[in-house]
Amino acid sequence: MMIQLKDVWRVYMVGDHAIEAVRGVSLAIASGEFVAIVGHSGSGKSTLLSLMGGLARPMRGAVLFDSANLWALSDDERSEIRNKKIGFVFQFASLIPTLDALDNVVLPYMFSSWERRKTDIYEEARELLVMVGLEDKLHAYPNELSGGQQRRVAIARALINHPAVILADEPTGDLDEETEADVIKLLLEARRRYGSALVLVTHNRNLAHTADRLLHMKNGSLIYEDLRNRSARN
Ligand SMILES: Nc1ncnc2c1ncn2[C@@H]1O[C@H](COP(=O)(O)OP(=O)(O)OP(=O)(O)O)[C@@H](O)[C@H]1O
Repeated sequence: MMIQLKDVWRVYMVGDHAIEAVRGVSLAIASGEFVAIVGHSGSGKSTLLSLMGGLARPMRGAVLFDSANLWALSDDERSEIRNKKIGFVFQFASLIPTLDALDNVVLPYMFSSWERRKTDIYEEARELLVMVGLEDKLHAYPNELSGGQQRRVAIARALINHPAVILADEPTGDLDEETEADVIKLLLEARRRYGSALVLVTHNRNLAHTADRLLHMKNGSLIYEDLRNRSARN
């Protein structure tokens, strides 16, 4: 299993009030798997994704990545896994405003210690931006791009290190239907290209039903898993 959560809890303190955002969730994501997570607003989906990606620390329980307990590692080791193995696509693109599209895409590579040469990496970033349909925006800054275009840059950025897993939190949140379909196509294309697992938080039921597996969150708990597509694939 690539990612395993074992009885994971995450609690936020607001004043003296404890909000149990994720309450004892256990799950496993296999390599190459496409998993969709659905549930009402506030049910804990984003928190669960942050836990899977080692961005949020569980108060209780363990998060394993390739059998390594993420929170037993040093900060550097955990960052290395995040940068090399995980591609994050969040609802707000969070691009660096002072870098153009190409430099934004290359950024995660700069934070990792791979040995590909810099000239190659810019060529690859360019190819990724072509793949997401932004060949004429290579040198555009984020404020010169539409929301959908920024999202596509963020997807290219998430792919630069050929991630073992892509964690996408409502990547199509505020996009029109056509752009939404494009973004999903890109994520699935990336999954095919790199053999990445794809974990997608979405409010789009149709899209969710195309996944191998559907997880339902309610009040911080996983209430059920829909496995019907899985048998079709195996
Ligand atoms: N940083 C935080 N501080 C305090 N409470 C938080 C924080 N982040 C999330 N929460 C609370 O934890 C609960 C779960 O939030 P989370 O964002 O994980 O839900 P969600 O299912 O992703 O919601 P949405 O679909 O609206 O994005 C909510 O009650 C939320 O208010």
